[in-house]
Amino acid sequence: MSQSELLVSSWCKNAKSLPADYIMPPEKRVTDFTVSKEIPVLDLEHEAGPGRSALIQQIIKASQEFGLFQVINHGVSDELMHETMSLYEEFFNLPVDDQEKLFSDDFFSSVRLYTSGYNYANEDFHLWKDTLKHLTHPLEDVVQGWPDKPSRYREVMTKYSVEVNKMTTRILDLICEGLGLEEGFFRGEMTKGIGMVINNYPPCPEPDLAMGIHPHCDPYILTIIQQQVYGLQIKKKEQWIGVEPIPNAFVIMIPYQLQVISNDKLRSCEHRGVTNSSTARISIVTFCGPSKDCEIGPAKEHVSASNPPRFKKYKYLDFQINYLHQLSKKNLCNETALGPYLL
Ligand SMILES: O=C(O)CCC(=O)C(=O)O
Ligand SMILES: [Fe+2]
Repeated sequence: MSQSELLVSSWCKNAKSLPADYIMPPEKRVTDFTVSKEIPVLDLEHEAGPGRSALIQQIIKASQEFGLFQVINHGVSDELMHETMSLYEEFFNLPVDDQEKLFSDDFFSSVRLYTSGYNYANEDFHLWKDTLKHLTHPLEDVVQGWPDKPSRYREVMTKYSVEVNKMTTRILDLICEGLGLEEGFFRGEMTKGIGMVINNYPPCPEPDLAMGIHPHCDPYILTIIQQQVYGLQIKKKEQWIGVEPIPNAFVIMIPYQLQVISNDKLRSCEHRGVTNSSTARISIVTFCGPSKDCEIGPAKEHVSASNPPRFKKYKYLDFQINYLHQLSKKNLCNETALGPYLL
């Protein structure tokens, strides 16, 4: 069997039930949750003008309470968002032969198509998803490695990553101001590791027994998600709540590095992906993280005699290595990802 024949999308159309190795043990299954209307939807149009400081406060409050918010009027056009979603619908329907050459087991590979989680061969239970991952920065160095099918792939992705990165910079500047950090704190080495993770969750015959993506927090500085079908859930006060897809909005998520830099003021968002039986779901995830050698630790503005540092300083590469190690031991949670750096 070729590796790409492992892709869920390549065999699931005829599946009437879940193969045994896709059935989650009862404690890992999706149980009760509510789709929440309380997750803030923030209007980035207020960035310039008298509403700026209110917007910044809303961003910080949402990042403390939920570790997540949605944004509208963000400057990325509806057409481009739509064009990018249809590009990926086509990509995940390409013949298996076209996908074979993109398959890779190497987590650090600059382009990688894979199925399920971090390490398929080592998993007790597989996830109901296929994923394409690649870097988008520096564009001129990485474009040549991107998929060349559908034929417009590189053109559309170049436009999308430029526009999404502009929005990301604006949001990080607002967070910077809200946290009282020096101007430009998140520019430069803090945000050089930029790329995409595109997840495809095909319709699943038994969604109650399956999992799309296990609960986790992201390792980056900021995560930006485009979704149009429901399936993303976040954990708040031990309750799972669903994030409602809003047309043309982006979901903005707080990962571990912002929790550390803010010395626990912002919380990293624990989230998971669930499946459904009727509609394929694609999530287009842009991640923005530090360069490998970047040093991370609580910012001086968030440390004082009455608020001592809660984390040691570390090099981002060390964090990534520990994160992967924990992922492969299947026990990733806040304690294990941040554990080695807790003071
Ligand atoms: O599918 C989603 O909405 C979330 C995906 C995700 O959490 C990830 O790729 O890290
Ligand atoms: Fe994630």
